[in-house]
Amino acid sequence: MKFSELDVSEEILKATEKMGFQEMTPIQEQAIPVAKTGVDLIGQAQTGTGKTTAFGIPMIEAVDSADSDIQGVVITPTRELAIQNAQELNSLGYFKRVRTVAVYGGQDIQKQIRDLKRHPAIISATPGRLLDHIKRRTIRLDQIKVIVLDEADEMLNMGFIDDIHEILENTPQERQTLLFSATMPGPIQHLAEKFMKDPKKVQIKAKTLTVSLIEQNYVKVREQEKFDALTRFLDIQMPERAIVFGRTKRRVDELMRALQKRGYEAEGIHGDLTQSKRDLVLRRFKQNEVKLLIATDVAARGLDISNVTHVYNFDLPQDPESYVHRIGRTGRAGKTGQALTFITPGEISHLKAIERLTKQPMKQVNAPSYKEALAGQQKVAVDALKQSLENDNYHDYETRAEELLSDNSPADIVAAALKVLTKEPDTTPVHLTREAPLMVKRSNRHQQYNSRDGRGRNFHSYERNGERRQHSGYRGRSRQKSQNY
Ligand SMILES: Nc1ncnc2c1ncn2[C@@H]1O[C@H](COP(=O)(O)OP(=O)(O)OP(=O)(O)O)[C@@H](O)[C@H]1O
Ligand SMILES: [Mg+2]
Repeated sequence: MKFSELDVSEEILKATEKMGFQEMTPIQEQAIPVAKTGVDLIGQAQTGTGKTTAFGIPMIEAVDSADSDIQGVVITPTRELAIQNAQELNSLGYFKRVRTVAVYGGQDIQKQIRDLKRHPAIISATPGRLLDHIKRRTIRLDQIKVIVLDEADEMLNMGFIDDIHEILENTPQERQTLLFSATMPGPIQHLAEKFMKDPKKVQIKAKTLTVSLIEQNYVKVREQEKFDALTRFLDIQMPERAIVFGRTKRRVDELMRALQKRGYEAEGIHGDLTQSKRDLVLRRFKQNEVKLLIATDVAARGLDISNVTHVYNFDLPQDPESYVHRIGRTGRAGKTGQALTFITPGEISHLKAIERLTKQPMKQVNAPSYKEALAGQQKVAVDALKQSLENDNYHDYETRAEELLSDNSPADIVAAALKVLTKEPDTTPVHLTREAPLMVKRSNRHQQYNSRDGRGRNFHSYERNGERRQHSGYRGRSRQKSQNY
């Protein structure tokens, strides 16, 4: 079904056309008409299938750009996602002149206050900073018509729920509430229904929770062999653009340094970096200036970066849902992708838990040997040589070649040239602090494994650095946890 078959304004149709969209995705086709009637809605569809536009269109249609109040708010767990959602909403609202401003921690609050004085109709925010603005009275939510919780299950996890409740208390009772995510564990959905009015559910049924275009493999490795295995996979698979997920901030820093030491272009992103550094790293990754992004779960949800070809789970995620979101950074909008997960001997049961949730068995692969990695890199050199022959651009070198040929056999010369060209698998020693395997602690509420402290479902607290401390109901716990991300 095309967007033009929807009952929406001309301006929205012009916007979708400008964005290059023709056919709607299933979640758009099914959720937009329902949300347009003004009812509360829980939308669930696989990663990378256009949920942003599915809530963006009804939200933009619901607001009046002539009205100077804030009428719509989208809440997300991370700053990068708040920025990205604002961009997409601004594209969709372009012809209707519906403006969205991003409001998130780590950015100069005075700048945000100046932006807010220009009366945006919609705010795309992280919870902590939004609450700051509410307290400073620089944002009022009393005229809100629509509120969206993007990555709803994450927003309702323990680490965020207090903030969400506080935000909701500042919005009118008669607001429309929309929840979207690729995952929606039963207990969380149950919790959500308490602050929604008779929500309709739009769930795009698929055989598996994960996108079938993503090839999912795992490799069994001992902790101390992980890093060599990773670099060998990189040498063989040669990803155009890849994200490597590590469990903690320290892990991400160490991995980045270790990869750089072995000659890979890698940049890290996590919650302890300044926002300007986070912005810079993401920009360099998007612009293809660096091929490897090393990340904590701060990059697991929602980020839409085109052509991420590979996702490596160097460490297992804390819960199976995070796995779904992490690997969903590849295989978006109909593209294919590859995911590889490293499992240490003590972690096999987690693999099973993930497979139960995704309903998709993973295929076991072996870590490449040094020889295989070398063969992979040699192939790169051979291909480069062949390309040069094809380009016919080596004639300035012929005199040197003749000189070499007078003393050596052609095969010897080519072999030597290939050796020089090949980036041989590097075995430079690196330091990685040992990570303990994930502990199993099954909750009987749902089939997941829990965080190491066994206090219940894991709550990611990666967004909260510096911005949540003033107003948290989970001070002790989440702050303690946030030190890991
Ligand atoms: N109808 C469409 N036709 C073509 N491309 C689309 C369409 N709708 C959205 N897209 C593109 O698909 C990509 C993924 O969309 P989006 O980020 O909204 O996915 P998502 O479902 O929110 O994923 P996630 O669960 O990871 O957050 C984006 O680049 C978006 O521009
Ligand atoms: Mg999304």
